[in-house]
Amino acid sequence: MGSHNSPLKLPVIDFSNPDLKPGTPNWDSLKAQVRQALEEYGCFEALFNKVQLELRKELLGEIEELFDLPLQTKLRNVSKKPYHGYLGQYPWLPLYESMGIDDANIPEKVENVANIFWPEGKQSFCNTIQSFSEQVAELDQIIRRMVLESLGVEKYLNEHMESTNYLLRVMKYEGPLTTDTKLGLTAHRDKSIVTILYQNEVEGLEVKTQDGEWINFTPSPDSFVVMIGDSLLLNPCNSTRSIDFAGWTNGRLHSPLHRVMMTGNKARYTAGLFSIPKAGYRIEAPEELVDEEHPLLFKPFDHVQFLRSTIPRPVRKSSLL
Ligand SMILES: O=C(O)CCC(=O)C(=O)O
Ligand SMILES: [Fe+2]
Repeated sequence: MGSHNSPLKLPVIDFSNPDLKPGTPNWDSLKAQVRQALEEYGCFEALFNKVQLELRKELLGEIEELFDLPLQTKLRNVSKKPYHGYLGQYPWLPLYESMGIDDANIPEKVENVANIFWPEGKQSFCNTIQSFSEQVAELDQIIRRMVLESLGVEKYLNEHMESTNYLLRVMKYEGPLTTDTKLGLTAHRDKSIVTILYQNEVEGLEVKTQDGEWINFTPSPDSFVVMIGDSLLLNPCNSTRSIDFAGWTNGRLHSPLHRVMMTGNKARYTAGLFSIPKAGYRIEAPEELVDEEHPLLFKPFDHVQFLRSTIPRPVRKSSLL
């Protein structure tokens, strides 16, 4: 792309209009912006003030308290699904720790997880996690609806929505206590359908453009980051790239490589709501999206099996998954 006078920035899309409804001019204008941003960057900054600032602040407070628990307690966050339980204590990723809450939009599921950490219960954690997840899930559904409409395959909308559930992953990256930049999270593509991130004020997220340049994301209390999932890792379908939303759209959308780089003293806290295909659901591009110009790129695949196949050997050996 050559030289830039101003630093690269993610596109910003404003979903704050309380009357946003399918079929309205505002909806159609946002739909065009979403499609363009996802084709070009696979990612954008979303403003969505339906999730009140107070709730966003409470969420960050609850996450901080969760990570302050003793390691032995945090290790009780286990899951049969890879990448859904406690992750951390990796020698090659010393700043990173994360935990997962499956079905975080469903009150009973959140309570079950809270009871693992606090056997006496913790209502503020349950209420905050569940309300935040439920409200951010609305944004996930708006975006997925806009994508399907813009591809002309909205007839699959119900099947598409019903075939997924939500995982809330919370992340902590310690400040490295240096002015050098240290790796917080290795560059990767997400394996979700859509990922929506919310974070505290500490910078660190970087998203790679298709031209190979890294965009440093500058967070604000109002910004969410939306990106779509794909993966370049080992793939049961034997193709060089796959999957999920980029897979489902048969390669029409781009899923971005991203990483976290840390500097300074402050810890970075993030919450990511991931919409993911239910276990056993086979992901297959709709026939409408396969034509001469877009031959079928991906064989149908099962998401959980795919996740298993992507676990790097050192992680598998560490028995944290
Ligand atoms: O912490 C972040 O902002 C990014 C986290 C991330 O990329 C992930 O969990 O997949
Ligand atoms: Fe990610």
